[in-house]
Amino acid sequence: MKIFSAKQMQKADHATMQNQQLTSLELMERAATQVFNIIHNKLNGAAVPIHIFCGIGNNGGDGLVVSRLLITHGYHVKTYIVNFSENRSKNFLANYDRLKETTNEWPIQLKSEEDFPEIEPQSIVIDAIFGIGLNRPLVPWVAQSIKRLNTLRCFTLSIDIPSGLYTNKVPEDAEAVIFADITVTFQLPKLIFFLPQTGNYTRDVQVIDIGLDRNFIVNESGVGELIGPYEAVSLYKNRAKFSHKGTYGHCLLIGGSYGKIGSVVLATKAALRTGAGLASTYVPECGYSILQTALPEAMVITDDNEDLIEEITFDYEPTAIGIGMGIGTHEKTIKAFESFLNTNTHPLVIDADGLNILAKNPKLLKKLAPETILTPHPKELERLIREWDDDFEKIEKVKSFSKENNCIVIIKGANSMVIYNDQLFVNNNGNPGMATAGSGDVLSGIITGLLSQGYTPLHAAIFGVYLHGSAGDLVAQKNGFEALIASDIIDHIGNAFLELFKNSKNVDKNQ
Ligand SMILES: NC(=O)C1=CN([C@@H]2O[C@H](COP(=O)(O)OP(=O)(O)OC[C@H]3O[C@@H](n4cnc5c(N)ncnc54)[C@H](OP(=O)(O)O)[C@@H]3O)[C@@H](O)[C@H]2O)[C@@H](O)CC1
Ligand SMILES: [K+]
Repeated sequence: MKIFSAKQMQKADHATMQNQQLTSLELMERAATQVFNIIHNKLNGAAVPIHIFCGIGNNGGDGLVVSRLLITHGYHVKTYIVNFSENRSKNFLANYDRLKETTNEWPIQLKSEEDFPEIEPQSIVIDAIFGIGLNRPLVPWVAQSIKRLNTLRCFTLSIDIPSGLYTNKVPEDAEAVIFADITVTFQLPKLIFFLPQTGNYTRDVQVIDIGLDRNFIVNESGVGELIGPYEAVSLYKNRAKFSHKGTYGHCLLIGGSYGKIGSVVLATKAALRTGAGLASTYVPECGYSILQTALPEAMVITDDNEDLIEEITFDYEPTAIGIGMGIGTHEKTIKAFESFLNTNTHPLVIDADGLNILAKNPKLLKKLAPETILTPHPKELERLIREWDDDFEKIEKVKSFSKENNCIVIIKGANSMVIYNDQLFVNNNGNPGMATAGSGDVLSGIITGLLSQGYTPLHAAIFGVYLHGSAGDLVAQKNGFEALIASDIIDHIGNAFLELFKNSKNVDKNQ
């Protein structure tokens, strides 16, 4: 599903009005009616007090429509106008009048902090103060009112986005943003829902189809793409009946050092579970028995050094290579890594200490095979690209880094992101249980396994991150978060593949 900027949402809005011969007031009615339907379906007529806070723009207009519809369906509603500007939108004013016609009373005006109303704790709050039109800092009394709303701890539904959030930068005051239990957002997800600094303002997001112009959406390239079951299944490559293990490649996992052989065992096992036809593992001598015992399906090549890798030599042409897990940063290993990069032309994934070596020796970046996949967690990323001011700058820096080095970067985290040149893909499956030792080694193994089967590097990165998160979610459904360990993720890769086809009916109408 595409992710649009605020400007692109406005353009989609205009294309829709033009092509469907709708007025903006009719589009607002359509969008807000869907929000009402969601609330009505959940509440089913319950006599719970509902407090709706509206701004003076179109987000406020949406709030007024929801208010009118709730009132005509017998709900107990109080409507407030957070009067932060005299510059009221046309559709706000039209719905303001319609609400008065329906209820015979004007909504309650809030003009300062003192006007903030009494609200019973069991109430529901609907937040329609600001939508995607916020473009400057909040005036102090509005910021204070938002903070007061947060202290109430009422169940809160935000319309389109939690008020106080910009769509393209982090808020000046992190507390002056609505903390929503759910955000009902129009047509397409917004990038802020997925970033570490802005994603915590809403517990849940529901994207509703308000019928915006399909052609416009298909033809406009968004600021990013959210990878869901539909996108993932479209990347899947079928296995042919008359195929053999050679069809699916012979990958090589290079890593491990004394005490860290487990990392490369996990990666190799994950590559095989993802469908690589054959897998070899390159380890120091001390890893030989461990690998042969832990993973009889793998072949093992050993370095002459007992405890660490000091020379990377192998006598076959791997279809894909994953390197770095548990490899350490010993000088001898750095040398071996450098001469490996000098000659390697195979599709490559670099993880863990491989990334740390690159960060310490940036000249090695020039030696990467085209479209090499780097899989840093935030700390490793910081070593590679240095500090960033906020999540938006981080994305821009990674895009430049990707362009400069012709590489694909996976920023690992709660919503892992895949960046290649100017393209951004957001993955939002996975769970906090996956923040556990070896989880990253498994991801590298999955991606190497996909590369080995002929997936393009970009597809392997996107699909790999999705499968990894999906397998982790399947474990968490059975065992919860705490007990989840990396081997469990490997054990559920098979189910993650099966799950793809259970979900394939889940078609994205915006495609
Ligand atoms: N296609 C769609 O997506 C659809 C969208 N719809 C809805 O429209 C919403 C966007 O509406 P919107 O453009 O009127 O902006 P909104 O967020 O209501 O803000 C109001 C105005 O406040 C102003 N302002 C900004 N910052 C300020 C500040 N700090 N302090 C004071 N004032 C400030 C600024 O105006 P300015 O003063 O800059 O002229 C801004 O315009 C969207 O989120 C969705 O709910 C649906 O109805 C239909 C389909
Ligand atoms: K809002």
